[in-house]
Amino acid sequence: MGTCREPEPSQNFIPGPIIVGAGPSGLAVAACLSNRGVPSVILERTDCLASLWQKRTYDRLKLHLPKHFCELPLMPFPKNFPKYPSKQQFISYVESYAARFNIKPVFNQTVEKAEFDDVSGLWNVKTQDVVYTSTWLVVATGENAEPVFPNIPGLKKFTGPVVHTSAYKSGSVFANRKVLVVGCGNSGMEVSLDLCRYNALPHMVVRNSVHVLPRDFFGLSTFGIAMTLLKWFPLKLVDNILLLLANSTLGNTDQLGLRRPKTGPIELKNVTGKTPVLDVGAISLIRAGQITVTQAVKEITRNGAKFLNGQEIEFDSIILATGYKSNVPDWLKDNNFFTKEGMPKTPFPNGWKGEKGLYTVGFTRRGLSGTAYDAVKIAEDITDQWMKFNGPLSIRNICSSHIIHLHFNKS
Ligand SMILES: Cc1cc2nc3c(=O)[nH]c(=O)nc-3n(C[C@H](O)[C@H](O)[C@H](O)COP(=O)(O)OP(=O)(O)OC[C@H]3O[C@@H](n4cnc5c(N)ncnc54)[C@H](O)[C@@H]3O)c2cc1C
Ligand SMILES: NC(=O)C1=CN([C@@H]2O[C@H](COP(=O)(O)OP(=O)(O)OC[C@H]3O[C@@H](n4cnc5c(N)ncnc54)[C@H](OP(=O)(O)O)[C@@H]3O)[C@@H](O)[C@H]2O)C=CC1
Ligand SMILES: O=C(O)C(=O)Cc1c[nH]c2ccccc12
Repeated sequence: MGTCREPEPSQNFIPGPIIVGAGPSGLAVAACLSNRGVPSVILERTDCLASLWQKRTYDRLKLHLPKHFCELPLMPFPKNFPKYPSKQQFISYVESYAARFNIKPVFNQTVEKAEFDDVSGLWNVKTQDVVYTSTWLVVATGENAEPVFPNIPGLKKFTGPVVHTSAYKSGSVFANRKVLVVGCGNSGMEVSLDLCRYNALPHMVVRNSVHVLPRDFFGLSTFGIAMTLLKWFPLKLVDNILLLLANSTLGNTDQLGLRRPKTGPIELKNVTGKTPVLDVGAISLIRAGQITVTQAVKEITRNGAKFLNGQEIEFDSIILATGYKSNVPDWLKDNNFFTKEGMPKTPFPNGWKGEKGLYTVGFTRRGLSGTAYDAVKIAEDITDQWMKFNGPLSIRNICSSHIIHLHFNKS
């Protein structure tokens, strides 16, 4: 024990920060640091960049915010990309981003434990193979690190396939099948829509209230309209305008079994993180009877579901569109900074910095624009510290420039 202890054989000291996760957030921090001359190491559990996008999303997925709201720092989307890039286009953007800033994550490294050592003043970050050590730890594992599997009574008895949306690719294997889709967020709505396009028969469970907004309004994105209005008007007024706009294009969604929450859509997103659904076609299919909206499930049976209203329906398959959760509590030890749900306790815009060299990126509940904000802040903050050790005013550099100076005087 003590400060002079020899490092273990598998210990690896990293001069710059350790970043956990090679999604858009981890890459954005690495790029902003690299731009300021600070090296970093990214540890990624899978074998690719942006694994959420590459491995855990369906084929038909597109960004549902216009591209300029989803841009990572220092590099815009290509001009020839459409307003709402496809998943493949987004992945190719992320890959060129990593190439442009020469970011090469260490793949197949699952962080199992990260702990601050008060004696050395350093973070020890343990993967299945190595302990990495650094002054700085950047948590970039995302709000969607693990799928949520709900505890629905009887679910284990169901004899057909049960898949989470993170494993759903397309409706092609569900043609003519009756499918229970549990959940009505953006995933539940878009998977139900995709199922219809493959001639499946989706029944979507709506157990609570939900805000649905049109993705666009007369050629303008609803999200863009909201952001512009928020510059001038108070939140509640903006929410009311969005609801007027939604009613005028989608009609009364209450009649379709989609009750609206009392709190407005943007206020609800800010307070609870619940994203409003941005409709890309599901509402008209609900109205046409192609997607059936059902009440909450009471229990799942061997071959179907019983609902709270007493109705019983047979199903061939179940798709869980029940969302995601952070995994930070599983691996980050003894910290006060995150809630037990793995989200920073300090809300946006101040949730990016913890104590003792701990940082978090992409936990703002504001999608990729939140990521860009955090990444710039983190890189500025770490660069300031890095310069004190390694920059022009560091002891090392003052000494070395002094030597050069003497050398010049002699000659
Ligand atoms: C279906 C879907 C669509 C979305 N669409 C949009 C959109 O249009 N616009 C928008 O702004 N946002 C969107 N989002 C939000 C999404 O959070 C962001 O797009 C983005 O992926 C967040 O990036 P991230 O790097 O924070 O997290 P992620 O993309 O989840 O990346 C985190 C990385 O960390 C890795 N990791 C996790 N745990 C560990 C560990 N213990 N050790 C090592 N590595 C680990 C993961 O493998 C992953 O590669 C969408 C989300 C989903 C699920
Ligand atoms: N095109 C795009 O850009 C897309 C973006 N996304 C984004 O990905 C993120 C995750 O979205 P999503 O996967 O939809 O997850 P969400 O967390 O947004 O939604 C989860 C849904 O599952 C319901 N649910 C959870 N547990 C149960 C249960 N036990 N029984 C019944 N219903 C349940 C929730 O209902 P309740 O509200 O009652 O808890 C809610 O309707 C969001 O930020 C979303 O915007 C997703 C898809 C497409
Ligand atoms: O798609 C997501 O998950 C997002 O978080 C994007 C997003 C950020 N803020 C919003 C407000 C309304 C709709 C979507 C988003």
